[in-house]
Amino acid sequence: MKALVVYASRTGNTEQLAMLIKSELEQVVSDLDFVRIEDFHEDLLSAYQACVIVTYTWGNGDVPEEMNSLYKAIEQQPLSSLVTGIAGTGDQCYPYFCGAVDQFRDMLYVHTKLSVTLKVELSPQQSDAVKCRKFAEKMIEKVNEVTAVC
Ligand SMILES: Cc1cc2nc3c(=O)[nH]c(=O)nc-3n(C[C@H](O)[C@H](O)[C@H](O)COP(=O)(O)O)c2cc1C
Repeated sequence: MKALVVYASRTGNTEQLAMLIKSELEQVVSDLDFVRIEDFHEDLLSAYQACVIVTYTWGNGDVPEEMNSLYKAIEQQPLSSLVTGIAGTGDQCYPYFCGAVDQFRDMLYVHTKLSVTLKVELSPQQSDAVKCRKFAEKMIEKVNEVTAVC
């Protein structure tokens, strides 16, 4: 299986979360790409069976600007068999906690095989490592489910 973890991060919290998810996934996935959004081109999406998006939230519950082209590409490309997961960090002080995760979740549910969602408060803690393991397990379960049907 070829899988992708693509993330956006300004101050490092989301990068830490993305690295935790990556370290769980790479125990079972041999072909895993780990890419910052600035280094990713959306035309490559169709090469993957599974894609994890990890994002912070900006503005008033908004998707960060650098994630917009990925968001639009998934909406427009035929990716209905791509298994996806969406994770992110945010701050509960804001009215729309992890609003970018919610926006991606709704879109991924319609356009892909959405498997799992995770929201983390600011920088990941010890307890979040367990959640990341479960996140990775859910991704693999969904890939197996989709592969079995095909
Ligand atoms: C200007 C600004 C707006 C933000 N808006 C939100 C928001 O609407 N919802 C939320 O949950 N977090 C919001 N945050 C918090 C960030 O998403 C949070 O600090 C995140 O962990 C940053 O990730 P990073 O360290 O990977 O850049 C905002 C932060 C800033 C500075």
